[in-house]
Amino acid sequence: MRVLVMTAVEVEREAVRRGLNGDSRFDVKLAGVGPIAAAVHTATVLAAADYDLVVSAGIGGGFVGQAEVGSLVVANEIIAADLGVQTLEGFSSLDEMGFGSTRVQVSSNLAARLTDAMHTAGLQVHIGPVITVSTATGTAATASELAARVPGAAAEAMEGYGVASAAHSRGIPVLEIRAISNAVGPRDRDAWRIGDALKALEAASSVIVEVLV
Ligand SMILES: O=C(O)c1cccc(C(=O)CC[C@H]2O[C@@H](n3cnc4c(=O)[nH]cnc43)[C@H](O)[C@@H]2O)c1
Repeated sequence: MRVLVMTAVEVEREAVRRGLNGDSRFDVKLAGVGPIAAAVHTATVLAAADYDLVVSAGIGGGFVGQAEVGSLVVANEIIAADLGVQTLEGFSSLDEMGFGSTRVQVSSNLAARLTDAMHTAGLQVHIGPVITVSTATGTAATASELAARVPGAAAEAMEGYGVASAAHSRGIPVLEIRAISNAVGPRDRDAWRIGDALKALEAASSVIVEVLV
């Protein structure tokens, strides 16, 4: 099995590579930050080589009560949570407008196996919806709105839906894994635990090798 892992930034790529320990069946490439860069870069890589699985991986925000800082989230669904229109009655998604889908299904069997293996390896891991946003949440009001829009949302990041859309358009299964660096809510950059999240991402990546090949 050949696996493409897309991370937004270099420190995430290095963490994933450390965990993969030089396994030649994996390529780890940069997606850039945000869903558009992620879709474009993933599509470019997929046009040049064949892969059996694509993984969007990196740090992310955890929804309070669902995924705490330092834990891991494996997506059971990847959802573009801010893709739609703001009406006087509230937010209406692209799906509700009849213009397409804001959801990409993951390989549920692989997601479940990966979650189980991470748990067995002693990692703190949750499985649940991971939302993709173009604007990282910075207020309690937005966090509540998103949690209501996507019941059970476990994590928020900025690339999953872009990576997943590129993979889905080629019929390639996709996964998303987020290591939680901060809580979704009022912006407090000093409280971000990026080092801890990168360690969790590295540990998760070493489990990926056992499960996915
Ligand atoms: O300084 C900030 O406030 C800030 C806000 C959002 C993202 C960043 C980054 O450093 C970009 C890297 C990466 O971070 C992921 N990420 C991490 N936590 C969150 C979050 O709570 N909401 C959305 N994205 C998050 C994201 O996938 C970026 O690729 C800095």
